[in-house]
Amino acid sequence: MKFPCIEFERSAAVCGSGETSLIFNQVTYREQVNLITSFIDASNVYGSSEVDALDLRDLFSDHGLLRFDIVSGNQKPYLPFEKDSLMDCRRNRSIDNPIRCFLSGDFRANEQLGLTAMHTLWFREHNRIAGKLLEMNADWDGERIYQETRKIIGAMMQHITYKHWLPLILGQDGYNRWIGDYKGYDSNVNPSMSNEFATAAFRFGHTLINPRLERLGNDFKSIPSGPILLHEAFFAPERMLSEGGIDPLLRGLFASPLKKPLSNQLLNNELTEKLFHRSTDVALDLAAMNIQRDMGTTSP
Ligand code: HEM
Repeated sequence: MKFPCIEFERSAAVCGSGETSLIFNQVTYREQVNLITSFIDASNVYGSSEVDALDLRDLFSDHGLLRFDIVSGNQKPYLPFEKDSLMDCRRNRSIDNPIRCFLSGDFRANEQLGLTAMHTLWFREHNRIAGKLLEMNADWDGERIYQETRKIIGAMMQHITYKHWLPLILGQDGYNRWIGDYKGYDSNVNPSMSNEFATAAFRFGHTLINPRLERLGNDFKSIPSGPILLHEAFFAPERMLSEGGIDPLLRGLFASPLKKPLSNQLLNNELTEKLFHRSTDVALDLAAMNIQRDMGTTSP
C-alpha cells in the first residue's frame, strides 16, 4: 500500500440536519442518530428493534428463551452465530478459522473477548431466569416468560449501574450531588445521549483499559494459555471457544484492578497502535478516533 491510512467514516447525519442549502431556508446544525436505545433496558441483550429482538429469540420451544447454536463442555450455551452482518470478525474468517462472530443485542459484542464474555453471561442469565419462571408458572406462555424475564434483566442492569457502578465512578458524594435518590419515572426528561457524553465524557472508560486480559482458572491462577494481549482479543470469538470459554475471562476481569489513567499514557499502546489490526489494513488508533469523532459532531 503506497499511502496507508486509518479507516474512518464520519457519523451519518440526521436527515436534513447540517444543511447549509437555501432549499432548507436556514442553516441547521448537523445531528447524529443514536442506533441503540437510550435507556438502560438491556438492549445489549435483546437488541434495539423488534426485528433484532425476534432474531435472538428461540421461538420454537415457546419457553421464552434466547436461542443458541452450540454449548460449552459443561453444557452452557454460547451466543448464536451471526449469518449476514457486517461485523468485523467476519473479515478474520477463513478455511483455517471457520468461526463466525457471535450475535447479540449489540453489534459490538465481539469487539474484544472481555466484552464477549459479558454478553454471553447476560444471555445465559436470561435463559436461567426464564427457566425458573417457567418452573414457578407452568401456565405462562413463551411470550409472557420472555417479557417478564426481560424486565428482570433490565432491572438487574439498572441496579448494578446505579447502586454499584456509578457510586464508585462518581464517588458517593458525587453520586448524591449529581444523581441522588430515584424519585419516580418522569416522562418529561429527554433521555437521549448528548454528543458531549457519547464522543467525549463517557469515553473516559478508554483510559481504564488494561493492555492485556487476564485469564484465571478455578484457583485464580493463570490458565495454561495465559493472559491474552488486547490486540489478540479483538474480534476473536474463536479464542473464546478454544481457550476455556467465558469463565477464565470473567475471573480475570473481576480479579484484576483497572488500569490507572496515567498523565503520560491515558490509553494503552494496544489501543493506540494495534486497534483492530486483525480486521483493518492499517491498525486503528482509539485516541485519534475519539478526537476525530468529537470534531465531527457539534460538541463545543
Ligand atoms: C477494550 C475495550 C474497549 C475498546 C477496544 C473500545 C473501542 C471503541 C471504539 C473503536 C469506539 C468507536 C470509536 C469511534 O469510531 O468513534 C468506541 C466508542 C465508545 N466507547 Fe469504547 N472501547 C472500549 C471500552 C470502553 C469503555 C470501558 C467505555 C466506558 C466505560 C467505553 C465508552 C465508549 C463510548 C461512550 C463510545 C461512543 C459510543 C457511541 O456513541 O457510538 N469504551 N470504543
